[in-house]
Amino acid sequence: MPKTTSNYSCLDDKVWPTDDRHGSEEDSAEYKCTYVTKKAALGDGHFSVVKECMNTMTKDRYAMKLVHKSLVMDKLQIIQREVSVLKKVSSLIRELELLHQKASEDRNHGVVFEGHHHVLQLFDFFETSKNIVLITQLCESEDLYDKILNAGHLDLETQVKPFTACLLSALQFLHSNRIIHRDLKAENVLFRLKTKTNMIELPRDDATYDKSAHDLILADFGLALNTDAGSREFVGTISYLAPELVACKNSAKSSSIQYGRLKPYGTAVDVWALGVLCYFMACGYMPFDCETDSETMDYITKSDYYIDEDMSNDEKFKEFWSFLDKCFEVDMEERATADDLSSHSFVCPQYFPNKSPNPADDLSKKPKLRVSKSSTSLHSLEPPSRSASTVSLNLSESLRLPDTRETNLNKIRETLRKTLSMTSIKREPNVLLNVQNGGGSSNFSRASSTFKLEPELPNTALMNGCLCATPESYSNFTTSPAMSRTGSKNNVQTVVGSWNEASMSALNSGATLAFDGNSYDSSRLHKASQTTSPPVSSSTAADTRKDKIIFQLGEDE
Ligand SMILES: Nc1ncnc2c1ncn2[C@@H]1O[C@H](COP(=O)(O)OP(=O)(O)OP(=O)(O)O)[C@@H](O)[C@H]1O
Repeated sequence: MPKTTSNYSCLDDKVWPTDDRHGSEEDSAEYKCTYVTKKAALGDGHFSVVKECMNTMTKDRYAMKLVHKSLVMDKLQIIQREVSVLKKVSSLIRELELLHQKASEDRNHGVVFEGHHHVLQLFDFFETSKNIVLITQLCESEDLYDKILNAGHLDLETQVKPFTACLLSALQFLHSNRIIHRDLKAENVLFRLKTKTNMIELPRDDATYDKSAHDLILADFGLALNTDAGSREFVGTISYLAPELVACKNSAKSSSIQYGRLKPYGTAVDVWALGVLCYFMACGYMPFDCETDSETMDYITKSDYYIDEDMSNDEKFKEFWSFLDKCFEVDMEERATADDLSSHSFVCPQYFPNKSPNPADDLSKKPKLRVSKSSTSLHSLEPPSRSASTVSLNLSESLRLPDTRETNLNKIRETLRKTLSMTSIKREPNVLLNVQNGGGSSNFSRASSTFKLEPELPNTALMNGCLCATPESYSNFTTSPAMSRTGSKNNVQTVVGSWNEASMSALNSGATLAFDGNSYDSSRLHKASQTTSPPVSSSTAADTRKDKIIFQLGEDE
């Protein structure tokens, strides 16, 4: 096996390897790295940038999420969780595919959206001195947020229903495996890019629904939690928060007695968020958004959402309102589960043919127009501003254009106002998973899905949790092979284990940290951003964001 001398390199498009499916270990050696990325970013979030990449050995295309360690600083726990949840999910997906493979012949195929097909899959991960790197399925640049905004709102029958059904199915899958997503929102719903490896024949050319539903992928597991015990952390995105999450607003500051009195929340928060998203798809604006966050949270607590009079009288929407009524139940214990909702007539039996509509769902009940008269501001009927992830898609462009920079920064600040700071996370014991890889390649295809899962990468083409010192480089291929070591197969613990309390506090104090012998000087980046940064708003989240902008400017230059 040839030795790769670096983990990844960034290439100009003109030298991008052709996707001819004739990759080999020699190609990998030629590029002297396991992955090559395109220069341009597909998108970016608070702590990360996502780029298209290609495995040099298999020539398969993926998304590479580069989480910058200097930006996560004391929040490494978030990335640890994301990696461990994604690793668990990917392993479960493989297991399910194998099980279904056996049962597939006897199945009666209607339009079924298999939940696990709609959850972002992790293929590989590794670490460099600067980044934690995740290799996942590649998705299109237009996400659900763009889809809604470009169209004004989505069509109830052909889009809202099938997209909701896909998401319900994904939630059923996650919740049955004790995973709470906690950040379900339009920006985190992506659409799989069709590649040679994942596409099969479309099952129904006469489909009466938007077939892109088959490509829908729930992404961004940055806030996901794998737990039975629930949580009291105040995290998420304001417009999508459930009342029980709003109740945790001051949890990080509360005394241990107050903290203990707070009811831990669970998977029901995702069902509430699904209701918000379903409403946003159908209306093009948000149900609870007001001028101020405190008013928005007040309306959420009362489940007081804006209802358009015409829509409330329209017969076509009666199942929609009834479905929302179930999602927007204030009491989390009374709220319908994803499983219950899959037998609601809004989506059943059309998208859940194995279930019967629940006769207890009251469709005759008209939604009450419940907007409180006492409110000082009206419900906002504007579409919400995009959360940080893609406001900054053109960030490096805007930084080169001084006149648009302030506008972009303001957009980002506005978004961050709506996107909660994650600083309220209380440290909880690490959730360490020792997940077995699912194993076995799956070239099985289901008549009910337009996709088969991409095959697993062969072990020789994986970084598999390696720790490599090489930062992103522009094809200089100079890194010594001695700088990387081979990771073990079940290596979530290897990565997690290197981020202990001591390393986190060392990072906080700006000390130089050794990651398995490779030193990482957190103070260097931090100081650089301090010296170049003009005064900014007092928000912690905005500061973090700004640090990122400045750092990217430095990198681009
Ligand atoms: N698999 C993918 N394929 C294509 N684009 C992607 C993929 N994953 C993420 N992106 C793009 O990158 C952006 C940021 O990704 P992601 O939301 O995972 O990052 P994040 O740092 O967790 O963001 P957040 O600000 O929500 O915390 C997304 O909004 C999307 O535009």
